[in-house]
Amino acid sequence: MSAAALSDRSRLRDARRVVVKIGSSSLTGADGRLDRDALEALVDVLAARRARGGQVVLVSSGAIAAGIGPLGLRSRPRDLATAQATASVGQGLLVAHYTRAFAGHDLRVGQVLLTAEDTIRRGHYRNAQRALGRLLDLGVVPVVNENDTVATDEIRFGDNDRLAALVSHLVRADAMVLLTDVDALYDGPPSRAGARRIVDVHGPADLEGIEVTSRGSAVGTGGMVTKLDSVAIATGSGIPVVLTSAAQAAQALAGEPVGTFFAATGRRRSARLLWLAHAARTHGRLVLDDGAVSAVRGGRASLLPAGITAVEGEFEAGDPVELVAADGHVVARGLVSFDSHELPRLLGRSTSALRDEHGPGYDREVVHRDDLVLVRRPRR
Ligand SMILES: Nc1ncnc2c1ncn2[C@@H]1O[C@H](COP(=O)(O)OP(=O)(O)O)[C@@H](O)[C@H]1O
Ligand SMILES: N[C@@H](CCC(=O)OP(=O)(O)O)C(=O)O
Repeated sequence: MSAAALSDRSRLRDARRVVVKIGSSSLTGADGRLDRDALEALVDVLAARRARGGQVVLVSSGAIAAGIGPLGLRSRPRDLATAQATASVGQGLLVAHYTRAFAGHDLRVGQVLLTAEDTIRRGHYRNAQRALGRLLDLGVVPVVNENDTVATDEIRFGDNDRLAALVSHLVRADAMVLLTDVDALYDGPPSRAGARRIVDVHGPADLEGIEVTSRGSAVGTGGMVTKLDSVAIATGSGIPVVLTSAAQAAQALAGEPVGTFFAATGRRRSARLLWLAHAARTHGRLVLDDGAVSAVRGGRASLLPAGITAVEGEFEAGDPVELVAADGHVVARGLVSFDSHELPRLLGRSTSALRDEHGPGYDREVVHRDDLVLVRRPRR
């Protein structure tokens, strides 16, 4: 597909299957509680899309917001256990509101609660894919949220931005729409006088110099940083994105020039590599010499024992690890093929010497190039 076609907002208008994510900031009033008018306004827009034959997956935050009132809390809880309990109370209420609002358009909803593992681990991923696919075939609108009540601090996304991108990949969405409380990405915090709206982004170079903060609204999580992470996951696997405010959802879905449009930059990748690039918690680090850094950056070489100068952390074969340069910056992430205790005696040695000394099996790559993803220099 040509670059022009990829950057075309008409992909939003013509998308057969679209994932729409709405953040807590767009679903809550000034008191931090659920704003039912905002929820119903969104449902009207999505129902209109369904009426024209499009399929919609809604990723909706708001469980915690919906639980605040019934539990008599003053504000959004910050400790994990109370947040989990509040989400447990709020999620049922949130879906009850969606069920009622969509029923007004003669549409059914299905609640889908996912953990990070469900979007990336092969068996779980297939399971979620099958369930979501069948819901869509049945004409249902899946309403997805993170399973906050069981997600622990270690494995939870916390924000729903990256979850939405992984769901977009999972359902092979044609486009994704991120709805938040600002109408677009700006070149700096939108509260700053003179901040300029970014209209189109064709690739990472267009984001150079843009200042984003992880400080969200009073109720949102992750601010613009997790939204740009989400955009990178989606566009990097071939899915264009529009980021705008909930008030402009209809125009965004119609392909009108609102918000910020992010063109697809890459092709669909395996869920495993997406997980490795964006979600996996690494278990250790391999320090590379300059030659190995260049070879790995070149994109076609595996990492061999000869290019490693040090091993940090404890891991087992198959675990995700970081590949770092001598100055400590992360060059890539990969699935390592040795246990950490096996590696020190192999470092700096050629594969032929290792085969002669330890036998066949020791002449293999430490990280195979198919199990490796490059990491861009962070922009934040
Ligand atoms: N460069 C930027 N452009 C637009 N918004 C930004 C930028 N940097 C930070 N933000 C902030 O990100 C916030 C949205 O993030 P968040 O509150 O997490 O929303 P949500 O609940 O929709 O996920 C906005 O309120 C805005 O103040
Ligand atoms: N899963 C949580 C949402 C967490 C959150 O705040 O996400 P977001 O509004 O997308 O930044 C909830 O439903 O309350």
